[in-house]
Amino acid sequence: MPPLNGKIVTVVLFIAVLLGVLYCYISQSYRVVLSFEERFKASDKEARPPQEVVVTLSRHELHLVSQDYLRYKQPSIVQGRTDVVTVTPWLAPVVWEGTFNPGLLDTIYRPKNITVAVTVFAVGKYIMFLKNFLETAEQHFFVGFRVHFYVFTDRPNEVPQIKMAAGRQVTVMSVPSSNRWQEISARRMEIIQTLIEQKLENYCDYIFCLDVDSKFHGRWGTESLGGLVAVIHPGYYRDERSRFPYERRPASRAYVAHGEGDFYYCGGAFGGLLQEVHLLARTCRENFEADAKVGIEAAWQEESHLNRYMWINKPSKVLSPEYLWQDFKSRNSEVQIIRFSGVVKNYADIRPN
Ligand SMILES: CC(=O)N[C@H]1[C@@H](OP(=O)(O)OP(=O)(O)OC[C@H]2O[C@@H](n3ccc(=O)[nH]c3=O)[C@H](O)[C@@H]2O)O[C@H](CO)[C@H](O)[C@@H]1O
Ligand SMILES: [Mn+2]
Repeated sequence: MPPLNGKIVTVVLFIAVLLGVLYCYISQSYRVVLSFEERFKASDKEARPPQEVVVTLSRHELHLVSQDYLRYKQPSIVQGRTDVVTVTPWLAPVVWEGTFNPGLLDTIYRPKNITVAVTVFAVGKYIMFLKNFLETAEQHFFVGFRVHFYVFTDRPNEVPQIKMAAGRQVTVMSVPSSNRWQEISARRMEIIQTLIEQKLENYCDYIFCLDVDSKFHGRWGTESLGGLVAVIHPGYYRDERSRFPYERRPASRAYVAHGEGDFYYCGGAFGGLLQEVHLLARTCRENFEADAKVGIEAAWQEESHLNRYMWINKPSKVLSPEYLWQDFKSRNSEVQIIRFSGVVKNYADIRPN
């Protein structure tokens, strides 16, 4: 019966073609998934060229990978925030709420197994801020990632016991007190430099150096990671740069001339890759000490030196003032979320001078 045979042959051929197409489609999507995953998994550090590796995944793994990496809201290059600038003239991102996908970023960084170090100084009466700082960090700072807080204090017995999530810990380090707050603040650079050299190399990937007189109110996570990360000061970002409180004496190594400078950055929050922050801390410390030898203390101590450094060595990521607001300031409309903010404090009560 030739007509039936013909039908069978057609059906068989059709199924074969269908299976072939299906096979090509599936192997192609495995390839796409893996080249994407490998790009981020392969290295702890930044900018490693993508590698394509073809491996067979179980259905469960494929499900996880495609769920985590590939299912998210469609990005757009024509729609997004228009009320703020989200990139610097040297093409560093400026991180504002609404410019990033937190879940996507977390899944990119999770396989890298990163550890983030935090330095926080609580010298003298500033110990009173530590409990709130640490408790709110547990709620908002790199939740789900390994974080090691290094607390520097002259009052180790007064460090509060805070329950930390798995993979997170506090180490208390003793530092001498001083009768000048300016010195306590500025000396942080030297201590950060030494900490990186002696304890963090080959252990941590990133570090953030934060003021203790502050609290977390919202997410501060993987979106903030970068080579050299600076935070824009909430007090000056709408001002002309001639009004920034840079060090204006040419004799100082922190000098920034009128008509120069990019932004005014905070001394109370900065970070990045270990090596980058090490170089920053070492340079600021050396410049601070060179100034001291000729009897100069910059207008805002290490903050002035940091601003000079960031002007010469442009940060690769800039965090908007969402990342260091001040509680006494009312929120400006472009600030949709306050993530970290300085608490209101009575300087006369808490500073040694
Ligand atoms: C929000 C922000 O950008 N703050 C910066 C700003 O003033 P601030 O008024 O925020 O300075 P501050 O009094 O908070 O001192 C900075 C930090 O030094 C530590 N500390 C200070 C005094 C003391 O007795 N004990 C103690 O532990 C503590 O961690 C504190 O958070 O300008 C300072 C310049 O010197 C620093 O650059 C601060 O980081
Ligand atoms: Mn402060």
